[in-house]
Amino acid sequence: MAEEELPSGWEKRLSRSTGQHYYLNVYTKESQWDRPEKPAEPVSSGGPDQVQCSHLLVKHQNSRRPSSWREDEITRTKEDALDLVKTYREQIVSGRASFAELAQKFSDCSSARRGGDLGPFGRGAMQRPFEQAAFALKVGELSEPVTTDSGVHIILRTA
Ligand SMILES: O=C(CCc1ccccc1)N[C@H](Cc1nc2ccccc2[nH]1)C(=O)O
Repeated sequence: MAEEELPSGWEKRLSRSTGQHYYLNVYTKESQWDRPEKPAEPVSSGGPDQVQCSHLLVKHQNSRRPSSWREDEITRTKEDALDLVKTYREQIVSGRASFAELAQKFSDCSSARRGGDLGPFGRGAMQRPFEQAAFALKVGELSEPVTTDSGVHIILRTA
């Protein structure tokens, strides 16, 4: 009797150790003893390899490096840094100011001179909270305030 066809995305294999047949999901490479009843789904790619973002960073007294091109010694508190970032975000969202203009004037990162542009980067390049926020953004989207050891950021994904 012709054996019923396997659902797509599966292969039937023979286990050398037990002599039993098992089934291999060709996408996830997972295997199972039971005969699959549904097609295996191609795993959706985990998002882009790289993103391009601009950011506006406001440092504070507990920042990893409490100094920048703007101020030799940054003494504001983390709370004040967060308040500042929120006012900048509001000015951008309301259209009263552009992201690049405020980043150029107020960001405590050397990228300020390029309107906050960091260029394209992949995973593993930036501090994890920054990376997580950046890779969660759609192109053109502006993050909520993000805290890293450097200070408080807002992130605009540009590509
Ligand atoms: O690390 C840098 C340079 C970042 C950069 C990357 C690519 C192009 C231009 C600048 N500047 C730090 C401030 C800082 N901390 C960050 C953490 C995450 C992303 C950007 C950051 N910028 C500092 O100045 O203390």
